[in-house]
Amino acid sequence: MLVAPSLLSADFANLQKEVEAVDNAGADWIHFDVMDGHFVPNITFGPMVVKSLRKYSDKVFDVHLMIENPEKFVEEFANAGADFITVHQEATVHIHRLITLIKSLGCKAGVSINPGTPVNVLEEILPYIDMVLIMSVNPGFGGQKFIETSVDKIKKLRGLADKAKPELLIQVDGGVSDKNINMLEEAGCNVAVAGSYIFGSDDYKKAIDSLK
Ligand SMILES: O=C(CO)[C@H](O)[C@H](O)COP(=O)(O)O
Ligand SMILES: [Fe+2]
Repeated sequence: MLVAPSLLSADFANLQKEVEAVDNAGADWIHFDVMDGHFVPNITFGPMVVKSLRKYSDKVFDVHLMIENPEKFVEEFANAGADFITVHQEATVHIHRLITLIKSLGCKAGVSINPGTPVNVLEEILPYIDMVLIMSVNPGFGGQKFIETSVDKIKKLRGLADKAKPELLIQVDGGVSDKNINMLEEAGCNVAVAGSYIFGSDDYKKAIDSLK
């Protein structure tokens, strides 16, 4: 299981220190939650913050865009040093075009779906993408309760991916902790995003290790 601490729950006054701390604690990826106050009811940060932090870690920078009009901004995030750019299926009517743009910028492409969106909408796009992000809370905030039906969605997606794209990464985001990680792994998830569980603990290494 790859572990991606979500900076949403980090101390925003000390982001450099927080990135270095989770990097040293064994994080595989660093997860950036970009929110615009339109697609989700919260605002976080943009490409300048990603770019500023790029020099403090060589880990995979995993950018989760929860914004309207993502096509306008992917180039800036690619230039800022994003390795993965994940966009929401619900945020665009031209997902294939957007994925093609992300790949042309030299990034890996992910597509995310909200808890109310069925996995079947992804079937035709799977061959073109590197990762699917299953939201296991409604996007916008850290520290929410894990939505149990997400486990079945992961199983269903793993079944689709086995046929269309066996190497597809399945990422789960929202309410992930040591209480549900085994269940998520059994369902077919291979990247766990965790914000409050890691940054809310007093030992980042112990928290990350418990998810691995
Ligand atoms: O995308 C997100 C919210 O929209 C975050 O990545 C997610 O909520 C992580 O926080 P936590 O682990 O505390 O639930
Ligand atoms: Fe996220």
